[in-house]
Amino acid sequence: MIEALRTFRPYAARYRGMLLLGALLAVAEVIVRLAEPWPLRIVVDHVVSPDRTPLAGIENRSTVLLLAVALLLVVVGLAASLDYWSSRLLSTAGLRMSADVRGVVFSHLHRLSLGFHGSQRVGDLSTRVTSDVDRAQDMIVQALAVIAPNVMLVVGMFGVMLFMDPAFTLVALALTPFLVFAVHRSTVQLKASSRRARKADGQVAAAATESLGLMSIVQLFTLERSQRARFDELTRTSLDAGLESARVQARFSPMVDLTAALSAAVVLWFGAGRVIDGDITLGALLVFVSYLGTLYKPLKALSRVSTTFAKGTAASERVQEVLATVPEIRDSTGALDARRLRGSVEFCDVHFDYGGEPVLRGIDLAVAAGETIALVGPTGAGKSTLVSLIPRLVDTRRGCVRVDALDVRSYRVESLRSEVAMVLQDCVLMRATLADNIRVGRPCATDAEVARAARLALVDEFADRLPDGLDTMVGERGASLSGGQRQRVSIARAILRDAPILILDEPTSALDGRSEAALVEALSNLPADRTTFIVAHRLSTIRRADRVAVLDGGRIVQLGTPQELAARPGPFRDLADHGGTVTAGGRS
Ligand SMILES: Nc1ncnc2c1ncn2[C@@H]1O[C@H](COP(=O)(O)OP(=O)(O)OP(=O)(O)O)[C@@H](O)[C@H]1O
Repeated sequence: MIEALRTFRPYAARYRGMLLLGALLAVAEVIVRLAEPWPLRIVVDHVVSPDRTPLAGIENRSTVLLLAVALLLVVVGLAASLDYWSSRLLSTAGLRMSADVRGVVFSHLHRLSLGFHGSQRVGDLSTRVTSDVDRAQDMIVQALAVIAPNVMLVVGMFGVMLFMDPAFTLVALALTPFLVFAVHRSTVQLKASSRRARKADGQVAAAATESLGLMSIVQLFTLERSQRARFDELTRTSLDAGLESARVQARFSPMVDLTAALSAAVVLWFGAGRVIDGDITLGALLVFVSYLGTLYKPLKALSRVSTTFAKGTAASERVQEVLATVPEIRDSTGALDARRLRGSVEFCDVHFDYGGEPVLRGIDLAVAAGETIALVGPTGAGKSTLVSLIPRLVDTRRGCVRVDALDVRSYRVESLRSEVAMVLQDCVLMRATLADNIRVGRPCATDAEVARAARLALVDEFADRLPDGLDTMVGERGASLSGGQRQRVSIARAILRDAPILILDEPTSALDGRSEAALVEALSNLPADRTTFIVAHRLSTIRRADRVAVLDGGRIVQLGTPQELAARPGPFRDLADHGGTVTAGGRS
């Protein structure tokens, strides 16, 4: 738990004042609560007892009784309001801190590379940002608002009891070490089962996210039963871990009650004898018994929240795991601002792999600013990987990529990416209006600029037929649009970005022949000074390129103008001959 709290320590600094005041009020409450049994002692020893003595010289019983009742009301009222304010301040600080942590984890996930995200499951990561942070937050709130004051109360009462009668206190609390040991053992078991439960919960969330995202495949291939069976299996693991926690937790309360009852029996046994012997007054015994009862209350509260703690610790370990992952792609010290680049790009002996077989094996290619270069080659040749090195979606393993003669790693990542417009193979849209989806390209663009980009990318061709035009809402991940329509929105985005480097990764693969021709025409209307990389299979898309690089097996196997390559035998010539798709000598 301490380790978990340490994770949140840096975020506590902002709320130091609130935490300090909350803790001070909690201490004040403890001090006031220590006085709670004393009115009873006054009533017993100075009002009702046959051998009563005057209280501070006051003989009149009614006055003493009135004073005792007034004292009780003041003590209880004061303790209640101190309790209210300390709980409120400490809970507010805990909740705000966890909201901050959630934001930090969310941003941190955005900084981690595509390689990291490729190796993780979306559902599991979203569980870490949502319910894991919630569980950790529950733990912090409980630690601050419940545990800290209760621990202070225990220490305070123990101190007063020792002061009143040290030997009697030790007898009364003789069983406490056994209780602490039993609670500790159960907490260790709880922590282990909570860890398993959190892991299983992450897997359940991941399975649900994946399955819901693949609805068309599930229904088309009638995978409903197998998906349900897999889901049930994961749910069972989570259920088993949850049941084990419940079993351990159910032991807590009876354990505390039993220890408390045994201790009370011991106190009554010895206490009654001491009152009869005249060693202590009846009032003092009552204060003792009352303290003892109250002393076990915080221990009970502690055992009750140990489930929250076990779950919170397991959850905060998962949050910490994310925060401890160092972003692979980050700004180097003294990184430059990539502003107003001209757009020349150079690949120097570039090697890359995703952790297995090499994907790029020594690429050398210099592309001048303003040049349009087409990348063609068979599936899996490494074309998309090569272009994703430019905006540093991935980094080279060996060799370097230079933009405007400087290594891409010497620019600030964000500024470098703002100089690159990229149409990805997989056109992902957000749940927002068409216009807002286009505006992603340049958030500060005016409506007129968005409309112009939509016109150039032929978005208006279909948007005009929609009830709200560009203000029509798009379903999650663009589900309400066709593949070709999504591709056009994605191209409009890139046009709006107006960056010196434009990367089009199979921008027209989902378009029909007529739309493709119109789009290629539209793209050629863009200012000619931008450097354009176009990954394509269709000859019609690459005909306008200044040069073509043919990739195969992670190497450039042909390089030249479309005319030069068409004049030589090889994969490019095959395409020209067949008038189809450039593949490894294939055709469409
Ligand atoms: N995120 C990834 N993790 C692991 N391997 C990957 C990843 N992305 C691509 N690969 C592998 O890298 C190789 C090159 O992929 P890449 O997408 O660059 O090829 P491509 O030439 O663009 O193919 P296509 O024409 O089919 O789009 C492939 O063998 C692919 O399996």
